[in-house]
Amino acid sequence: MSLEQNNAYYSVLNYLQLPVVVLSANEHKEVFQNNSFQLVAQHYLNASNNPANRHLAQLISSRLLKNDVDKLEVEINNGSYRHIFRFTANVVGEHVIVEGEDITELKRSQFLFNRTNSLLEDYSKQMFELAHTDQLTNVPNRRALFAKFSQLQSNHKDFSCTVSLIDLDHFKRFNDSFGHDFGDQVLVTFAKHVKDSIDDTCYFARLGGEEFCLIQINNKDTFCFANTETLLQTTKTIKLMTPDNSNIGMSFSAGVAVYGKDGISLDELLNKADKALYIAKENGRSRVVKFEGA
Ligand SMILES: Nc1nc2c(ncn2[C@@H]2O[C@H](COP(=O)(O)OP(=O)(O)OP(=O)(O)O)[C@@H](O)[C@H]2O)c(=O)[nH]1
Repeated sequence: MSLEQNNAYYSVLNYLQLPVVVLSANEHKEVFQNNSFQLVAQHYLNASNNPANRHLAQLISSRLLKNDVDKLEVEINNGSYRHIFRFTANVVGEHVIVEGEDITELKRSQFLFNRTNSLLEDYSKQMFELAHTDQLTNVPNRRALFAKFSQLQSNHKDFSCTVSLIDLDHFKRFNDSFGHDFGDQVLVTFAKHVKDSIDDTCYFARLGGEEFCLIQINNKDTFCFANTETLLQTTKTIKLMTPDNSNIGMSFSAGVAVYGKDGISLDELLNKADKALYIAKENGRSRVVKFEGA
Protein backbone atom coordinates (compact mmCIF):
# COMPACT_ATOMS: atom_id res chain seq x y z
CA MET A 1 0.00 0.00 0.00
CA SER A 2 1.37 3.44 -0.86
CA LEU A 3 1.82 6.24 1.65
CA GLU A 4 -1.01 8.07 -0.07
CA GLN A 5 -3.33 5.13 0.37
CA ASN A 6 -2.27 4.79 4.00
CA ASN A 7 -2.99 8.43 4.63
CA ALA A 8 -6.41 7.99 3.08
CA TYR A 9 -7.08 5.00 5.36
CA TYR A 10 -5.81 6.99 8.30
CA SER A 11 -8.07 9.94 7.43
CA VAL A 12 -11.11 7.68 7.31
CA LEU A 13 -10.26 6.31 10.74
CA ASN A 14 -9.76 9.82 12.05
CA TYR A 15 -13.05 10.83 10.53
CA LEU A 16 -14.66 7.98 12.46
CA GLN A 17 -12.87 9.36 15.50
CA LEU A 18 -11.03 6.15 16.18
CA PRO A 19 -7.74 6.75 17.94
CA VAL A 20 -5.17 5.77 15.36
CA VAL A 21 -1.42 6.05 15.57
CA VAL A 22 1.13 5.24 12.91
CA LEU A 23 4.48 4.29 14.35
CA SER A 24 7.77 4.76 12.60
CA ALA A 25 10.77 2.45 12.70
CA ASN A 26 13.13 5.41 13.06
CA GLU A 27 11.49 6.96 16.06
CA HIS A 28 10.45 3.77 17.83
CA LYS A 29 13.41 1.53 17.20
CA GLU A 30 13.04 -0.55 20.36
CA VAL A 31 9.54 -1.55 19.31
CA PHE A 32 10.74 -3.02 16.09
CA GLN A 33 13.90 -4.51 17.53
CA ASN A 34 12.03 -6.28 20.30
CA ASN A 35 9.06 -7.27 18.20
CA SER A 36 6.95 -6.61 21.29
CA PHE A 37 3.23 -6.15 21.11
CA GLN A 38 3.26 -4.63 24.63
CA LEU A 39 5.80 -2.05 23.50
CA VAL A 40 3.64 -1.21 20.51
CA ALA A 41 0.81 -0.63 22.92
CA GLN A 42 2.95 1.61 25.12
CA HIS A 43 4.05 3.66 22.16
CA TYR A 44 0.51 3.84 20.98
CA LEU A 45 -0.44 5.33 24.35
CA ASN A 46 2.43 7.78 24.40
CA ALA A 47 1.69 8.86 20.86
CA SER A 48 -2.05 9.17 21.42
CA ASN A 49 -1.33 11.40 24.42
CA ASN A 50 0.80 13.60 22.22
CA PRO A 51 -1.14 14.98 19.24
CA ALA A 52 2.13 15.98 17.54
CA ASN A 53 2.96 12.29 17.08
CA ARG A 54 -0.40 11.31 15.79
CA HIS A 55 0.26 11.91 12.19
CA LEU A 56 3.57 10.18 12.27
CA ALA A 57 3.95 7.92 9.27
CA GLN A 58 7.33 6.60 8.49
CA LEU A 59 9.05 3.49 7.30
CA ILE A 60 8.92 0.53 9.64
CA SER A 61 10.32 -2.91 9.85
CA SER A 62 8.11 -5.71 8.57
CA ARG A 63 9.37 -7.80 11.50
CA LEU A 64 6.78 -6.15 13.73
CA LEU A 65 4.23 -8.51 15.20
CA LYS A 66 0.76 -8.34 13.85
CA ASN A 67 -1.78 -8.94 16.52
CA ASP A 68 -5.33 -8.27 17.70
CA VAL A 69 -6.66 -8.21 21.22
CA ASP A 70 -9.96 -7.27 22.72
CA LYS A 71 -8.63 -6.02 26.00
CA LEU A 72 -5.10 -5.10 26.87
CA GLU A 73 -3.60 -3.77 30.07
CA VAL A 74 -0.44 -1.76 29.51
CA GLU A 75 1.98 -0.46 32.07
CA ILE A 76 3.05 3.09 31.32
CA ASN A 77 6.18 4.86 32.46
CA ASN A 78 5.03 5.89 35.93
CA GLY A 79 4.13 2.30 36.88
CA SER A 80 0.38 2.78 36.54
CA TYR A 81 -1.72 0.76 34.13
CA ARG A 82 -3.97 1.79 31.33
CA HIS A 83 -6.62 -0.30 29.67
CA ILE A 84 -6.86 -0.41 25.93
CA PHE A 85 -9.85 -1.86 24.18
CA ARG A 86 -9.86 -3.58 20.77
CA PHE A 87 -6.19 -3.04 20.20
CA THR A 88 -4.77 -3.88 16.78
CA ALA A 89 -1.38 -3.35 15.21
CA ASN A 90 -1.32 -3.99 11.47
CA VAL A 91 1.58 -3.79 9.13
CA VAL A 92 0.18 -2.04 6.06
CA GLY A 93 2.72 -1.63 3.34
CA GLU A 94 5.54 0.32 4.92
CA HIS A 95 3.62 1.43 7.96
CA VAL A 96 2.25 0.05 11.18
CA ILE A 97 -1.18 1.34 11.89
CA VAL A 98 -2.08 0.97 15.52
CA GLU A 99 -5.64 1.29 16.67
CA GLY A 100 -7.29 1.02 20.01
CA GLU A 101 -9.34 2.82 22.58
CA ASP A 102 -7.92 3.90 25.88
CA ILE A 103 -10.79 2.95 28.19
CA THR A 104 -8.94 3.55 31.46
CA GLU A 105 -11.25 6.37 32.50
CA LEU A 106 -14.28 4.30 31.59
CA LYS A 107 -12.88 1.45 33.70
CA ARG A 108 -12.33 3.85 36.57
CA SER A 109 -15.88 5.13 36.28
CA GLN A 110 -17.16 1.53 36.15
CA PHE A 111 -15.15 0.68 39.25
CA LEU A 112 -16.47 3.74 41.09
CA PHE A 113 -19.99 2.98 39.91
CA ASN A 114 -19.78 -0.64 41.14
CA ARG A 115 -18.26 0.45 44.41
CA THR A 116 -20.95 3.09 44.93
CA ASN A 117 -23.58 0.51 44.02
CA SER A 118 -22.32 -2.00 46.55
CA LEU A 119 -22.05 0.74 49.21
CA LEU A 120 -25.64 1.73 48.45
CA GLU A 121 -26.70 -1.92 48.70
CA ASP A 122 -24.98 -2.28 52.09
CA TYR A 123 -26.50 0.99 53.20
CA SER A 124 -30.01 -0.04 52.19
CA LYS A 125 -29.56 -3.41 53.97
CA GLN A 126 -28.51 -1.53 57.10
CA MET A 127 -31.50 0.80 56.74
CA PHE A 128 -33.77 -2.22 56.34
CA GLU A 129 -32.31 -3.84 59.47
CA LEU A 130 -32.68 -0.60 61.42
CA ALA A 131 -36.28 -0.19 60.31
CA HIS A 132 -37.12 -3.77 61.35
CA THR A 133 -35.20 -4.07 64.62
CA ASP A 134 -36.03 -2.76 68.06
CA GLN A 135 -33.01 -0.66 68.98
CA LEU A 136 -33.15 -1.35 72.72
CA THR A 137 -33.59 -5.11 72.83
CA ASN A 138 -32.26 -5.93 69.36
CA VAL A 139 -35.22 -8.20 68.59
CA PRO A 140 -37.53 -7.67 65.58
CA ASN A 141 -40.02 -4.84 65.98
CA ARG A 142 -43.72 -4.55 65.18
CA ARG A 143 -43.07 -3.77 61.50
CA ALA A 144 -40.86 -6.86 61.17
CA LEU A 145 -43.48 -9.01 62.91
CA PHE A 146 -46.22 -8.01 60.46
CA ALA A 147 -43.88 -8.53 57.48
CA LYS A 148 -42.84 -11.96 58.77
CA PHE A 149 -46.43 -13.00 59.38
CA SER A 150 -47.58 -12.14 55.87
CA GLN A 151 -44.48 -13.80 54.40
CA LEU A 152 -45.20 -17.02 56.36
CA GLN A 153 -48.86 -16.91 55.44
CA SER A 154 -48.25 -16.52 51.73
CA ASN A 155 -45.29 -18.92 51.50
CA HIS A 156 -46.76 -21.89 53.38
CA LYS A 157 -49.95 -23.52 52.13
CA ASP A 158 -50.67 -25.27 55.44
CA PHE A 159 -49.60 -22.39 57.64
CA SER A 160 -50.85 -22.39 61.22
CA CYS A 161 -49.65 -20.66 64.37
CA THR A 162 -50.49 -19.40 67.82
CA VAL A 163 -49.98 -15.79 68.80
CA SER A 164 -48.99 -15.04 72.41
CA LEU A 165 -49.26 -11.41 73.42
CA ILE A 166 -46.91 -10.96 76.37
CA ASP A 167 -46.95 -8.00 78.77
CA LEU A 168 -44.46 -7.60 81.63
CA ASP A 169 -46.24 -7.25 84.95
CA HIS A 170 -46.09 -3.94 86.81
CA PHE A 171 -43.30 -2.80 84.57
CA LYS A 172 -43.85 0.84 85.46
CA ARG A 173 -42.71 0.01 89.01
CA PHE A 174 -39.21 -0.85 87.76
CA ASN A 175 -38.95 2.58 86.21
CA ASP A 176 -40.51 4.38 89.14
CA SER A 177 -38.45 2.60 91.82
CA PHE A 178 -35.05 2.29 90.11
CA GLY A 179 -35.02 4.65 87.16
CA HIS A 180 -35.59 4.40 83.43
CA ASP A 181 -32.19 2.79 82.76
CA PHE A 182 -33.04 -0.06 85.07
CA GLY A 183 -36.39 -0.42 83.27
CA ASP A 184 -34.42 -0.68 80.02
CA GLN A 185 -32.24 -3.37 81.54
CA VAL A 186 -35.34 -5.36 82.50
CA LEU A 187 -36.60 -5.21 78.91
CA VAL A 188 -33.22 -6.26 77.50
CA THR A 189 -32.87 -9.13 80.00
CA PHE A 190 -36.35 -10.41 79.25
CA ALA A 191 -35.88 -10.24 75.46
CA LYS A 192 -32.59 -12.11 75.71
CA HIS A 193 -34.18 -14.74 77.93
CA VAL A 194 -36.93 -15.40 75.36
CA LYS A 195 -34.47 -15.44 72.44
CA ASP A 196 -32.36 -17.99 74.29
CA SER A 197 -35.42 -20.12 75.09
CA ILE A 198 -37.02 -20.47 71.67
CA ASP A 199 -36.12 -22.41 68.54
CA ASP A 200 -36.59 -21.54 64.87
CA THR A 201 -40.26 -22.58 64.87
CA CYS A 202 -40.87 -19.37 66.85
CA TYR A 203 -40.72 -15.69 65.95
CA PHE A 204 -40.37 -13.19 68.76
CA ALA A 205 -40.80 -9.41 68.50
CA ARG A 206 -41.19 -6.34 70.66
CA LEU A 207 -44.42 -4.54 69.87
CA GLY A 208 -43.52 -1.49 71.96
CA GLY A 209 -43.17 -0.49 75.62
CA GLU A 210 -43.29 -3.64 77.77
CA GLU A 211 -45.38 -5.57 75.23
CA PHE A 212 -43.97 -8.47 73.19
CA CYS A 213 -45.36 -11.06 70.81
CA LEU A 214 -44.37 -14.68 70.35
CA ILE A 215 -45.57 -16.50 67.24
CA GLN A 216 -45.21 -20.29 67.32
CA ILE A 217 -45.47 -21.79 63.87
CA ASN A 218 -47.08 -25.08 62.78
CA ASN A 219 -47.34 -26.68 66.20
CA LYS A 220 -50.34 -27.97 68.16
CA ASP A 221 -52.20 -25.27 70.16
CA THR A 222 -51.80 -27.22 73.40
CA PHE A 223 -48.05 -27.54 72.84
CA CYS A 224 -47.69 -23.80 72.10
CA PHE A 225 -49.81 -22.85 75.10
CA ALA A 226 -47.65 -25.08 77.33
CA ASN A 227 -44.52 -23.47 75.85
CA THR A 228 -45.74 -20.00 76.75
CA GLU A 229 -46.48 -21.22 80.28
CA THR A 230 -42.99 -22.71 80.56
CA LEU A 231 -41.58 -19.39 79.37
CA LEU A 232 -43.48 -17.69 82.19
CA GLN A 233 -42.06 -20.11 84.77
CA THR A 234 -38.48 -19.63 83.57
CA THR A 235 -38.94 -15.84 83.41
CA LYS A 236 -39.98 -15.93 87.06
CA THR A 237 -36.62 -17.47 87.97
CA ILE A 238 -34.69 -14.47 86.57
CA LYS A 239 -33.13 -12.36 89.29
CA LEU A 240 -32.16 -8.79 88.47
CA MET A 241 -29.70 -6.83 90.56
CA THR A 242 -31.18 -3.42 91.38
CA PRO A 243 -29.07 -0.24 91.76
CA ASP A 244 -29.37 -0.63 95.54
CA ASN A 245 -27.93 -4.16 95.28
CA SER A 246 -31.02 -6.14 96.05
CA ASN A 247 -32.48 -8.90 93.88
CA ILE A 248 -35.75 -8.43 92.12
CA GLY A 249 -37.76 -10.81 89.94
CA MET A 250 -40.14 -10.33 87.05
CA SER A 251 -43.17 -12.02 85.55
CA PHE A 252 -45.54 -11.51 82.67
CA SER A 253 -49.15 -11.99 81.69
CA ALA A 254 -50.02 -13.40 78.28
CA GLY A 255 -53.05 -13.87 76.08
CA VAL A 256 -52.98 -16.56 73.41
CA ALA A 257 -54.95 -16.66 70.14
CA VAL A 258 -54.99 -19.50 67.62
CA TYR A 259 -54.69 -19.02 63.85
CA GLY A 260 -57.84 -20.13 62.04
CA LYS A 261 -60.03 -20.52 65.16
CA ASP A 262 -59.56 -16.92 66.38
CA GLY A 263 -58.77 -15.20 63.11
CA ILE A 264 -56.48 -15.32 60.12
CA SER A 265 -55.02 -11.82 60.08
CA LEU A 266 -52.37 -10.76 62.57
CA ASP A 267 -54.49 -7.76 63.58
CA GLU A 268 -57.40 -10.05 64.42
CA LEU A 269 -55.20 -12.49 66.31
CA LEU A 270 -53.50 -9.74 68.32
CA ASN A 271 -56.90 -8.30 69.11
CA LYS A 272 -58.17 -11.65 70.45
CA ALA A 273 -54.90 -12.26 72.31
CA ASP A 274 -55.27 -8.82 73.89
CA LYS A 275 -58.72 -9.75 75.16
CA ALA A 276 -57.29 -12.89 76.76
CA LEU A 277 -54.39 -10.81 78.17
CA TYR A 278 -56.89 -8.48 79.79
CA ILE A 279 -58.45 -11.47 81.57
CA ALA A 280 -54.99 -12.63 82.68
CA LYS A 281 -54.34 -9.19 84.22
CA GLU A 282 -57.79 -9.11 85.80
CA ASN A 283 -57.17 -12.48 87.44
CA GLY A 284 -54.01 -11.39 89.21
CA ARG A 285 -51.31 -11.33 86.43
CA SER A 286 -48.41 -13.78 86.07
CA ARG A 287 -50.50 -16.19 84.03
CA VAL A 288 -51.23 -17.31 80.45
CA VAL A 289 -54.84 -17.25 79.23
CA LYS A 290 -56.22 -18.67 76.00
CA PHE A 291 -58.83 -16.63 74.11
CA GLU A 292 -62.15 -18.42 74.61
CA GLY A 293 -64.72 -15.94 73.34
CA ALA A 294 -66.56 -15.89 70.05
N1 LIG B 1 -37.50 1.97 80.74
C1 LIG B 1 -38.38 1.99 79.76
N2 LIG B 1 -39.69 2.21 80.03
C2 LIG B 1 -40.57 2.17 79.01
C3 LIG B 1 -40.18 1.94 77.69
N3 LIG B 1 -41.31 1.98 76.93
C4 LIG B 1 -42.34 2.22 77.73
N4 LIG B 1 -41.92 2.34 79.02
C5 LIG B 1 -42.69 2.60 80.22
O1 LIG B 1 -43.41 1.42 80.56
C6 LIG B 1 -44.45 1.78 81.44
C7 LIG B 1 -45.68 0.92 81.18
O2 LIG B 1 -46.59 1.19 82.16
P1 LIG B 1 -48.03 0.53 82.21
O3 LIG B 1 -48.65 0.57 80.83
O4 LIG B 1 -48.78 1.16 83.32
O5 LIG B 1 -47.78 -0.98 82.47
P2 LIG B 1 -47.40 -1.79 83.78
O6 LIG B 1 -46.75 -0.94 84.80
O7 LIG B 1 -46.61 -2.97 83.30
O8 LIG B 1 -48.79 -2.26 84.32
P3 LIG B 1 -49.51 -3.62 83.95
O9 LIG B 1 -49.25 -3.88 82.52
O10 LIG B 1 -50.97 -3.34 84.24
O11 LIG B 1 -48.96 -4.68 84.83
C8 LIG B 1 -44.70 3.28 81.24
O12 LIG B 1 -44.31 3.95 82.41
C9 LIG B 1 -43.77 3.65 80.09
O13 LIG B 1 -43.21 4.93 80.24
C10 LIG B 1 -38.80 1.72 77.43
O14 LIG B 1 -38.36 1.51 76.29
N5 LIG B 1 -37.94 1.75 78.47
